[in-house]
Amino acid sequence: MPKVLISDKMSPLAAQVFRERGVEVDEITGKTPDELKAIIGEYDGLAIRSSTKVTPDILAHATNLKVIGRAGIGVDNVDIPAASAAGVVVMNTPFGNSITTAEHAIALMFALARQLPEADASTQAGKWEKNRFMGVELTGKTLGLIGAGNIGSIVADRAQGLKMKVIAFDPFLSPERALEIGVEKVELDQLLPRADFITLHTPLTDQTRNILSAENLAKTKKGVRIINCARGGLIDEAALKQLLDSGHVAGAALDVFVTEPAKEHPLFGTPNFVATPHLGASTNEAQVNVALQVAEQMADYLVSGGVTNALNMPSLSAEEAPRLKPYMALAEKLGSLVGQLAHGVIPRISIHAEGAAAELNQKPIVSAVLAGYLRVHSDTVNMVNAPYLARERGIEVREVRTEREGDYHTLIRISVKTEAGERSVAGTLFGNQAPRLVELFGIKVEADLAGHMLYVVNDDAPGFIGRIGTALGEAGVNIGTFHLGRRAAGGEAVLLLSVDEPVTGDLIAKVRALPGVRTAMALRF
Ligand SMILES: NC(=O)c1ccc[n+]([C@@H]2O[C@H](COP(=O)([O-])OP(=O)(O)OC[C@H]3O[C@@H](n4cnc5c(N)ncnc54)[C@H](O)[C@@H]3O)[C@@H](O)[C@H]2O)c1
Ligand SMILES: O=C(O)CC[C@@H](O)C(=O)O
Repeated sequence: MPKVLISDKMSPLAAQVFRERGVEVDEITGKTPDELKAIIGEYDGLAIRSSTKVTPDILAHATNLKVIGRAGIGVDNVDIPAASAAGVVVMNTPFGNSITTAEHAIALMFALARQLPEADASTQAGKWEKNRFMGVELTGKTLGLIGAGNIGSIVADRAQGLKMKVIAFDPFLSPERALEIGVEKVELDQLLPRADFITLHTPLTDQTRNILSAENLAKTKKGVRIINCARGGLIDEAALKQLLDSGHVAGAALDVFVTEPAKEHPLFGTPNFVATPHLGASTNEAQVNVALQVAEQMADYLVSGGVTNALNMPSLSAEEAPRLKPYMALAEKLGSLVGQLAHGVIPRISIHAEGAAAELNQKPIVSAVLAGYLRVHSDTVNMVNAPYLARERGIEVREVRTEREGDYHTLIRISVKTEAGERSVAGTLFGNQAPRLVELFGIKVEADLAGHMLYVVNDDAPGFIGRIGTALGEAGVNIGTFHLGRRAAGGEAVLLLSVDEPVTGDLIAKVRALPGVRTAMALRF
């Protein structure tokens, strides 16, 4: 039974879903990195929010880990390249808390417009300062969105309901989408001087870090109010403080900070500054959504191989998974065969799906081929890290699809560019389930690639089969299956034998010494 650790505070529904799906679960929150390192080796899955930091050091101790699930959107607390290299799928829940976070941005916009936190503190302190708190209306004001993805577009919708004019800077926003969500797409330099309110909704990347730098903040309209419910690091906090103090910025509300938890900060106590402790996603509804979603996704992966919302692996729905499973087994076996037979560096690998195989999601098939191929050289390769490792080794991966059927109703062919030229192997599924090799380097040969095998290339000549049978018999090796193919009568022939024991070096030497043998080697599947 797979076992998951929930290491951050999460709705109890997550644990309930895991148990219902046959996954054992421990909820242990608040561990230090060293404490987490001591226990992480026991788990197949790790469910987190933002407190747990999944570093390369933690991953090095996570010897059984297969999946990390983030109950939320941002995965900046997970080292994704390190997880990919370790073969661990990283998934998030991209929509479950979007509405809640958009609502928090709108709430902070109101808080700034009417100075609600300060008015509240003053009133409850018995001051009744009616003349101190003069606000601004939102109606008719221009809202500048930086980032118009899931959350930004919900903010735009709500702001339009408040009769605001919404302009957006987002290099990846298409003109059609801008029209659909009713925003005017602008450049950042146009947004800064026009917006009465600016709200940020981008991830923190090399391009967005400090997007509201001192220089850009200086270009904003005097009296602008700024909201950040996305990520700390998007705004230069020191420059913001200066502009709040000078009155150029009329108000700023931050839910997120460069360093979190932010228990002390130069901005704290600044007039017209509002702070919340990363509460964007903190509603009952959002927490139920993300907890249910993360548990379902992780259980799908651990129990049936379905992959949803993974950031480092192609998606594979729980419905697709059973259909793709035999194809992935075939792809992995063919990849392994190529890896075992090919010598030297392979600069290119082409994966050709024909007939029924061409109608399927190719990404998992490609990952399985690469995993089979690369696992020959390393036991730690899996479908998650194989594409990453192939890229690292400079292997070009090509995909070809032909929906028309050839000799078989479904076929996967793998061709590799080797020093000796282009070589290919092909396989099909018998009864839509059982992987079978059908072609090996241009020779038709049908074989089940399983267990210990002996591969022989020989001259097609009378008496050869008898000689090889005798050689194996004398070595005490029992033959399980026997598959033959030849290029032409009297020409090059191949023989694939499955045997009950590992094929030893002595046996290979004995076979190679037989008359007519061109090459012989052991294979393992
Ligand atoms: N405060 C919270 O608790 C909370 C909750 C949920 C999400 N978030 C954060 O909110 C942010 C947005 O989430 P989302 O779900 O809308 O993400 P999203 O991926 O749907 O949208 C992000 C948008 O940013 C745009 N973008 C990327 N680079 C850009 C750039 N250089 N300039 C301008 N725009 C750029 C993208 O094109 C995309 O449209 C994320 O950082 C997420 O982690 C915070
Ligand atoms: O889990 C949280 O409370 C914050 C989540 C938020 O930052 C996110 O990116 O989804």
